Amino acid sequence: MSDIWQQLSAHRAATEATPLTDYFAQDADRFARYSASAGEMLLDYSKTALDDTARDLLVQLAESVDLKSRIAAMMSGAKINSTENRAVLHTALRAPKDAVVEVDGENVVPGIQKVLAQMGAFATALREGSYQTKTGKAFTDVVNIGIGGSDLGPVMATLALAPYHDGPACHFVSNVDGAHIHDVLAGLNPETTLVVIASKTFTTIETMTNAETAIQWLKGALGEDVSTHLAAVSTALDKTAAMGIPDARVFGFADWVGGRYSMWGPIGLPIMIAVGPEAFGEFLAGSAAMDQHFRDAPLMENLPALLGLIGVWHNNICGYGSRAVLPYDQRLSRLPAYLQQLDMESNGKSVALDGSPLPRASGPVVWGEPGTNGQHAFYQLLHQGTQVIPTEFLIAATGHEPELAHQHNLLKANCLAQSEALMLGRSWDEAREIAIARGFDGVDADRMAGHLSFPGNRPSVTIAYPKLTPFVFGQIVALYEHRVFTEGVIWGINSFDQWGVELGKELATRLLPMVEGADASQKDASTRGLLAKLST
Ligand SMILES: O=P(O)(O)OC[C@H]1O[C@](O)(CO)[C@@H](O)[C@@H]1O
Repeated sequence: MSDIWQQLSAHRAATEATPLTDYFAQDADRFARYSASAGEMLLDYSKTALDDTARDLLVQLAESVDLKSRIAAMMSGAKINSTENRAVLHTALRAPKDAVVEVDGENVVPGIQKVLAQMGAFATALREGSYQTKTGKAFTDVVNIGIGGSDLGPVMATLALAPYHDGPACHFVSNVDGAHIHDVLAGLNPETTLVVIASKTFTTIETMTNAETAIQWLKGALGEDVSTHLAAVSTALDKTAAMGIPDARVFGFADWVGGRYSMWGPIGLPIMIAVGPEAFGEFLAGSAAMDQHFRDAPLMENLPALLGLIGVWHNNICGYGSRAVLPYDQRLSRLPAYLQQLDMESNGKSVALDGSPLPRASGPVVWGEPGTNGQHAFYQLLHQGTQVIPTEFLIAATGHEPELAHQHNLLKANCLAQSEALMLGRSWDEAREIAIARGFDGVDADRMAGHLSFPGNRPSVTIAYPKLTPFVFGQIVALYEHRVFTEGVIWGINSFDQWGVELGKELATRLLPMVEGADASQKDASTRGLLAKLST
């Protein structure tokens, strides 16, 4: 395997100076040969510096770590989350009803389907108004209280699926900052609001604190018994009962569903309430189709595997330490934030499975904003900055607004223009001509040419799909989940734990009394100084 890494690095050194445009000039079929499809979704990676040799070596890399067996192990319920001794089975949440997936000898699919049916019955009753408020009205609003994996997915999905949203309005509170819950509840009527408390562990301080605030808000309007207005989603059913949430409205899941992989099950309840069980089912079907593709498609045609290998190429071989995700789809505006948890909490690790230090970089910084907004903000750096940042564009062939087709055409033109500009750049000579046309001459034209030229050769991939339907949205999210898995397997890390979030939580618990006035003399000078400055 180390030999493959060396060959990749040597090949990169030998080809680094080749302009991307040369690859197209030398190969009329480059687009066809450097793109792959899963159903109607296309991944175009022809605007990267991969050539046949590099791609073959990357595929060999995936084979050398036995990626296909690792996929099979994950999907069949092996305990691949070795630091927590857990299976990793978000794929089972969306598996066909008749699938058999065993954990410790027990098929978990019937249990998943049972909870899904319970969610469906509850969501339907709420949407139809047959499940009613304490005062006998229909619920108009749902407030989901959760954070991280118990928030980011449902927030992203309810925005993504807005054209299908025909249920009660959904709102989300995550931050422990009281401003968040204050501002969300300020616009709502407690008499017609359902509060869903979503926490895998039911111990997360932000969620427990916000839940208590919301319960007090309900009690202020409805009296002591507010249980009709509460539902919970958790693996810790003892703790939901202790909070006074009736079992009938508690939707459980198992510890083999990671928080950031959980919106396919009960954590997706607000999504189901918003769009209904049928559209939620299509969302699951889209992700299941991507699971099947990931498991069955050869690596050369496998979208998640290819996306992962391209990530490894950019990160480890080209040395690009970040990647920008740029959805030209306003309804995917929270995809970058979702991917920050999915990718960076999964692959932001420094040690291998055996605890030894990694020999090379793992997860890159992931960030982004929807196009075209980003164009008017940070694209300057993408085009002319000193760092190369590989970009990932997402774009639909059609929008949901036929009457605004012209705007969708503008969106598409902008998306294609950006990947083209990043690749082509603009030479110094061309830039000088432009400067002259703008009235500069002599040394002024030379000076301006530096400012007006673009280095080009900046790699991008484009993910194109017909329309952002629930099915396609499910495909997109599963594509990214499996990309993260692919990269994690290549780096030899556990992508399913998150020990790095512990220390800050522990210190916050110890700091709270000091914020409230207790002795802080044992703290460092900076922390003491800040405590003094922030004291009220
Ligand atoms: O669903 P819970 O248990 O409240 O956890 C919320 C989030 O907190 C984390 O554990 C990180 O602090 C995430 O992994 C998780 O999604």
